[in-house]
Amino acid sequence: MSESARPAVLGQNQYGKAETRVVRITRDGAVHHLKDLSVSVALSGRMEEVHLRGSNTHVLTTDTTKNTVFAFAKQHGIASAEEFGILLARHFVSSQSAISTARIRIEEYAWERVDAPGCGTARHSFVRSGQETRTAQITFDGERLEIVAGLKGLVVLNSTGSEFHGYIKDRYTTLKETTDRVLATEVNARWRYGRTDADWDACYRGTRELLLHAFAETYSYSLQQTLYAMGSRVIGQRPEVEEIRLSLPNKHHFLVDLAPFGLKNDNEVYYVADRPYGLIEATVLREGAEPGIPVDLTNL
Ligand SMILES: O=c1[nH]c(=O)c2[nH]c(=O)[nH]c2[nH]1
Repeated sequence: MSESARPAVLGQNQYGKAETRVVRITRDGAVHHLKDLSVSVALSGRMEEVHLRGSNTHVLTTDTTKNTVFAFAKQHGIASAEEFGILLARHFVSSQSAISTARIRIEEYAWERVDAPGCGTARHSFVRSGQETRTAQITFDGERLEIVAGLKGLVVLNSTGSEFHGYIKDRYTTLKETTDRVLATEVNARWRYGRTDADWDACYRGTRELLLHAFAETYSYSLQQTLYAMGSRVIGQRPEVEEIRLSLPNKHHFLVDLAPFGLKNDNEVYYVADRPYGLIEATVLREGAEPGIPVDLTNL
């Protein structure tokens, strides 16, 4: 049989509504609480019929998956992104025999209260807080529940305590060695939990804090070393975390040459290049744990 005569077969497939933005307000008298999520549902299972023969018999529509997100927000509330994702994932797999796996990806945007003096007891004004986005991915295949939490867009900077030298110099190397540089990055992290119930908000806050503390406390000889210090701090201090993957763009701060103006630049004036940027990525695991977080975090 020639190559072109070998028939096509259907490979991995999934479908669902992406980026359903749901805001859930809970009213506790005059004090209101707000949760703001973007929920993406991806379902897979016996979907040969729809792809190969155009039969929609096994298709729970993407429109229905979107409606389910809204209905569950009303009926169950949103205790945490993880809790909400677990409910949805279990629902899709247990209610439809054709669906064997549900993957729910959630981004959460944080809001905090505006405590204006003139507002009295009516506590219903909020301001978007936190530059970073909290993320959660819940996957249920009918047996195993996998919970991967994370954050993205957490920008941090050390204005000293960072050196970079001793690297390979070949004929193309122009980078100058330094014993005092600015180290800045945007923390993008995913961590996989080894259990399926926990105080997810406390786990998130604790992990975020450890990442920040390790970044601040590590005297750095490279962003790679800082990354490992951050990841191993989490593995060392959060027993519920089995594995963490970090993707850290090096937000290069270059000293501006002020000599043409007759000025000395004593590590004071920098220009920040947004691209190209070094991209340092690694997984830190608990010894013996099987790696489960995909290498490429871009769309996670
Ligand atoms: O911390 C760093 N790691 C590198 O691998 C690298 N490469 C580079 O040009 N600058 C830096 N900084």
